[in-house]
Amino acid sequence: MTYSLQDLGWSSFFARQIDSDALQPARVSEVHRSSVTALSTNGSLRLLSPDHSIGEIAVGDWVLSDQEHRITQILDRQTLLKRKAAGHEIKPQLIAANVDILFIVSSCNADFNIARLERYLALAQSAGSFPVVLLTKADTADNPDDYRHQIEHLPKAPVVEALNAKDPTEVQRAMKWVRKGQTAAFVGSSGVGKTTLANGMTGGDDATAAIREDDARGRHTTTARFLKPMLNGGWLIDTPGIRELQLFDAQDGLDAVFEDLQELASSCRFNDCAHETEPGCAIKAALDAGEIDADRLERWRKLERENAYNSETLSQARAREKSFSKHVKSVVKSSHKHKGRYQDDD
Ligand SMILES: Nc1nc2c(ncn2[C@@H]2O[C@H](COP(=O)(O)OP(=O)(O)OP(=O)(O)O)[C@@H](O)[C@H]2O)c(=O)[nH]1
Ligand SMILES: [Zn+2]
Repeated sequence: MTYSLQDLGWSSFFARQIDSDALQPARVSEVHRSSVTALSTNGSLRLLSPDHSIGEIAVGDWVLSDQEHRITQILDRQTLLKRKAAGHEIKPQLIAANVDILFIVSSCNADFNIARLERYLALAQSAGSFPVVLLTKADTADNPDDYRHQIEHLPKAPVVEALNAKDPTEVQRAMKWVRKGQTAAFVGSSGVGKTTLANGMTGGDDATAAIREDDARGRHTTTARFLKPMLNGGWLIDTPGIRELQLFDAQDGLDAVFEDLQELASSCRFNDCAHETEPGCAIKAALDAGEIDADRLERWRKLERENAYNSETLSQARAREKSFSKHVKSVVKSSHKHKGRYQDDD
């Protein structure tokens, strides 16, 4: 099976970035330790990356390569999902590039959690992907509309489809949000039905087999493991890291999802108002007047803290730890002092 550039999601956005026709565009389907697998109009290629570190390339990226199968350029991305890399250093790990639609999967049962949903909405917003919420297990819920309404009541509510992920006709309803050549990905907790949906949209593992791999050792059959063709001509990116992402460097996404609260906060008297005891706090005033939902306010503050914590630089982390240990020391010291004084007084 070979694909045209349009089949693979090529668009004028990428074409504009090329100034030589001599280099071949290819879409990265897997990132390995020292090479990538990419899909091109000549089938699947194994490409080496002498000039870029492999960490700079994500599944879904468009790259250009020369005759020797060396990557010469990573094209600017339309969207990018990233997370904090493991380890002490604060740096991004690229998860997936050029994801047009982010399916946020949640089920119509006790696992349904509006805070988690808002986190994923902020993530989609900061990545630049269009969010579509899929409420699975609608077939087992007494009233799936209860869940749908909770989402539809959010300010700037996203699109929602409630469905049975095991029913192919209902999966088609979700799949309609992905046009030919567009790319989707799933996020959501374990057990909500992502694998079931992915199988329904790609036709299982069979549809991903038999993509030619063309490299120095000849032609092989391989699978595009992480960039899978969907039955309707779309693509699905399904990497191990993508499913449960934390917020990282997503302030713009949070500002958009909580635009109502963000706007309110901008009229607090102090720029760095923590909305606790500060005078002139617009958030507190609105809360007291019953104009905003206390639960939603708490969810916003929690996600703000999560994002700040994950995005802080190493020096900020050190400063935080230092000031915390200083604080502990001063508390300990003053308690000693008090003790001493009381003892003296006794
Ligand atoms: N009745 C019903 N069962 C579903 C639905 N979606 C998923 N299931 C079942 O729920 C279980 C978990 O589904 P998976 O697709 O494996 O969930 P997942 O999100 O991929 O889970 P992880 O692989 O752990 O991330 C399976 O037994 C599915 O058959 C649905 O819409 N209706
Ligand atoms: Zn305030």
